[in-house]
Amino acid sequence: MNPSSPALLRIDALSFAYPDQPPLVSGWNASIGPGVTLLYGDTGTGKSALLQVIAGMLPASSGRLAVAGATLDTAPEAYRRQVFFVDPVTDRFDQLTARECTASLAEGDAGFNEAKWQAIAEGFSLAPHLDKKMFMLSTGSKRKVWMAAGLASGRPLVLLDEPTAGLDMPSTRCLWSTLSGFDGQQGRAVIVASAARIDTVPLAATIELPLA
Ligand SMILES: Nc1ncnc2c1ncn2[C@@H]1O[C@H](COP(=O)(O)OP(=O)(O)OP(=O)(O)O)[C@@H](O)[C@H]1O
Repeated sequence: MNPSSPALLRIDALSFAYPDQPPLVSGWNASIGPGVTLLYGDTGTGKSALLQVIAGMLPASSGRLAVAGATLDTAPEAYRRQVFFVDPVTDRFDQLTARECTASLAEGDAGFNEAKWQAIAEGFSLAPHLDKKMFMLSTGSKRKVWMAAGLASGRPLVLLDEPTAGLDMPSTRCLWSTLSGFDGQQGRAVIVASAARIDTVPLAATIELPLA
């Protein structure tokens, strides 16, 4: 991380293991600053698990997480309000239309950028799907709905798990150009978990797994 950049996410002595499994991370310290950070690792190294721990959805075994001054263990609601994350296998939006799902993800997000969302929705060719219920959409289209909301989010920390999975080429280009716009934008950090290196977007940092 650039030493002059403020840390948006502070990770102190973080450990996590699934029950009866070796730790995926042990005593990990990191500071994530503005821009795009790549969480890079082969399949099974723990990218999805770590994103869920950072999102506050999966409890760490020990350690401390803080985003923009809100600490997960002492102020969990405030912490979660600072973070955008959608579990790629969730079915919790199934009965909402894509538009309602977006509104739900933007709730309480004063910095949500409607114009940016419109541009991304166009880049992702989402128009024909916006009034369909989420359960009717393909996996790829559902992911686009969540990702458009995340990329337009005003929350300080956005977590994207394998964002190119199931994405067509024009949408991938829209994703890369939107992520490139985070370069040098103070106050916003995006962590992209991927089993592939990214050379199309300026990266603030790369974290390589396995960490334990
Ligand atoms: N609920 C669970 N209980 C126990 N072990 C799990 C659970 N979910 C995942 N694992 C194991 O934890 C390890 C890390 O999984 P995780 O999905 O976080 O890796 P990943 O790097 O995201 O991999 P992929 O790119 O394949 O999604 C793997 O060995 C996986 O089999």
